[in-house]
Amino acid sequence: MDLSVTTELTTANGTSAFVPAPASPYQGDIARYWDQEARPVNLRLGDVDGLYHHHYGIGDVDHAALGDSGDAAYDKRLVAELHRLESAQAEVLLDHLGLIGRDDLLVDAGCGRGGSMVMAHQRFGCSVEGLTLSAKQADFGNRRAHELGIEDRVHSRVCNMLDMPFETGQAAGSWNNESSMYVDLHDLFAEHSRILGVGGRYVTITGCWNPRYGQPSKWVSQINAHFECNIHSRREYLRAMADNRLVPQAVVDLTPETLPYWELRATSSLVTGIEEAFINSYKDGSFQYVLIAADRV
Ligand SMILES: C[S@@+](CC[C@H](N)C(=O)[O-])C[C@H]1O[C@@H](n2cnc3c(N)ncnc32)[C@H](O)[C@@H]1O
Ligand SMILES: CC(C)=CCC/C(C)=C/COP(=O)(O)OP(=O)(O)O
Ligand SMILES: [Mg+2]
Repeated sequence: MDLSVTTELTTANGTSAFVPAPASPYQGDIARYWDQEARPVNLRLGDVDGLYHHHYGIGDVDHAALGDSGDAAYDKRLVAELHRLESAQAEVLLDHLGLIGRDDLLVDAGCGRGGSMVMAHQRFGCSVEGLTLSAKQADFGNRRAHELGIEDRVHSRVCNMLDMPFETGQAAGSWNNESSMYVDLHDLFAEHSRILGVGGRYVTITGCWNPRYGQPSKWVSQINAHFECNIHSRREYLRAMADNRLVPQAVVDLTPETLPYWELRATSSLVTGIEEAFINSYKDGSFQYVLIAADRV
């Protein structure tokens, strides 16, 4: 396979665009996976307010807002509640970026459909550049930015996050929101460390297997197979950061805060079949939902 060429693609508005060929056969598989993804649990939640996420939720369920499961509008309220918890997750990630000015650049590595990027721009007024392997996702994110009139400040592109198109030290902050399980962590953190200015902030929210459990549990293996990803251990994150001038300022175990989201989701009509693996692995201690915020030193 020739890995150096570009591939021609027809975009949503009918124009032709060239996207880089995948850096590896695996990345080609992941690009295809996200190009084909259209799960109602993601699209219906995004339709609530136009912020489309591909990550999970945190926080307590608002039972007063959810109300009684008996009435006709319950399904709509349930969708809105799951979406609120997913947006709350992104707010917590943004809380850990520190002080970001209007002239700063933020980088969303593995940006999905771009919901977190819009939230970051709305909060800080800064520019946000997103990278995804999926041309469909980049196109979707750019269309949303255009609809919101922020296309000059919020931009997605098809690009490998291990080889980012930014100058050394150009970014004030960067993050991976549930996207680091698709890459080698040493390669990933070396690249974040390169694009971040000294004093810049890196944040990740991720699922990782717990070294205290021993090895990845059957539930973790099931999640890997479901998403074609390779979940790393908590120890690997901390070691790869330390090796790449990223010094943790906060390590937060969000596992107790994500369980209510999963337990609510498991009762909904939008289940995808992976709920049991998340709930069981969080409960048996083999898997953790973790935020790590690190300073580039
Ligand atoms: C689970 S989604 C998370 C999307 C987004 N961060 C969010 O919170 O909604 C994983 C994303 O990682 C991206 N991804 C995986 N490997 C990548 C790579 N090597 N370079 C760039 N993006 C990658 C996928 O294209 C996808 O957009
Ligand atoms: C925490 C871990 C291990 C995450 C794996 C990466 C992933 C696929 C996240 C959610 O995407 P999604 O929002 O498209 O998934 P779903 O359709 O299940 O909501
Ligand atoms: Mg989802």
